Amino acid sequence: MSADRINLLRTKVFDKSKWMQLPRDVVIGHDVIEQIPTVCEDLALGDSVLIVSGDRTRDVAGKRVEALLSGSYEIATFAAGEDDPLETIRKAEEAVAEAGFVIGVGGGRVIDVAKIASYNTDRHFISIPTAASHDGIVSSRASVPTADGNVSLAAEPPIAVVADTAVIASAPHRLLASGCADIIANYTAIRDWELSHRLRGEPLSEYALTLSRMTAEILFKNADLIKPHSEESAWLVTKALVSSGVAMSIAGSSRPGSGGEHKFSHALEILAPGKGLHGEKCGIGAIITMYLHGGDWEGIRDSLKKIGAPTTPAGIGVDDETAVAALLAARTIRPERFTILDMGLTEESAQDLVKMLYRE
Ligand SMILES: NC(=O)C1=CN([C@@H]2O[C@H](COP(=O)(O)OP(=O)(O)OC[C@H]3O[C@@H](n4cnc5c(N)ncnc54)[C@H](O)[C@@H]3O)[C@@H](O)[C@H]2O)C=CC1
Ligand SMILES: O=C(CO)COP(=O)(O)O
Ligand SMILES: [Zn+2]
Repeated sequence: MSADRINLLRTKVFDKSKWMQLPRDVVIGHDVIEQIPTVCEDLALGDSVLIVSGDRTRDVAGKRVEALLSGSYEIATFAAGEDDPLETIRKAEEAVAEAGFVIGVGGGRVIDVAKIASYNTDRHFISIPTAASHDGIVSSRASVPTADGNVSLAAEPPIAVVADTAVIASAPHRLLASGCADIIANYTAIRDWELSHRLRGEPLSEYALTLSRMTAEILFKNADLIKPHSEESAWLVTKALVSSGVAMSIAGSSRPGSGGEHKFSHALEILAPGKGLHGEKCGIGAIITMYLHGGDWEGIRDSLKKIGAPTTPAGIGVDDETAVAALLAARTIRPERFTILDMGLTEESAQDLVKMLYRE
């Protein structure tokens, strides 16, 4: 090989750089919420904190976190109400002003408010999920509903995740089942990524892809163990959500966990606002995208059933016509993210798929 060629290759190798942001402390288990003072002390984040929670999740765990930190920290609180999300984020940013770091205690919506406010004010953020409803509890992205659909925003990756399985197991089972469905959807997300890699040359991270698949496999194999209000189930699912979040951090995008099934879910957020939880919609979408990929779509459907997640649009109160419209609209959502739904699906075929695959 010529010296020029070797130098060129060297330059290419040394040109490569990647910045992965991962949580430093991940604490999962029974009553670990009690560890929050130790976690804060370990991370030396300062002596004042803003605790963000929702109306319900403040009672579920927010007040307990406030009590555990009172005496050692100056505490401010912020209630993330359910009105205009962008306005809520703006107010949360104002509330951060006096605080050294931020803790979010709640479901996905509250965690997103806290992590965006942290990012925009350059504060560290600790995630205390009260439900294992999707992998956003660990990731560095937020997904915020607006009139034009959900927008994906940059957010502060949690420096620590404190996931108390006793709290998570006490949440409505529907939330846990939704988290499982979000993970099972990794199967189709990675198939879409591979498709785009082969067809469009999109860069692909083998590590992120393998971790994402392995995470889905573990849940898929253990679907029988997922039971309502069981701490063992909460443990299994929360670990999977962390692992899936890490896969996204390695990739530097949500690609390992979000493909056509997520575009279908985002289309439904516009066409049928308020219907179904995030993971539920992704699971329903994954049945169709797995079929189109020629994979084990019945396996996906059956594992969703075992877990207690819906498997049809009707199961989340969406009619077949709207599901067809969402399948077709998926290509208009984040068009740069190429998936099996961007390969020329027609209205007739979408109607046939909905009729054939969404029978109870
Ligand atoms: N950051 C990301 O990557 C992602 C963010 N999202 C966003 O997350 C939000 C959806 O998150 P979800 O958790 O599905 O819904 P959510 O945050 O709206 O929570 C659903 C309901 O469960 C309640 N809840 C939570 N924990 C509870 C507990 N332990 N006991 C009793 N009730 C409890 C909440 O008060 C709320 O009423 C949306 O805003 C969506 O856009 C969705 C996917 C990914
Ligand atoms: O929900 C996610 C991964 O499970 C994130 O997906 P989006 O980037 O499509 O919002
Ligand atoms: Zn998701």
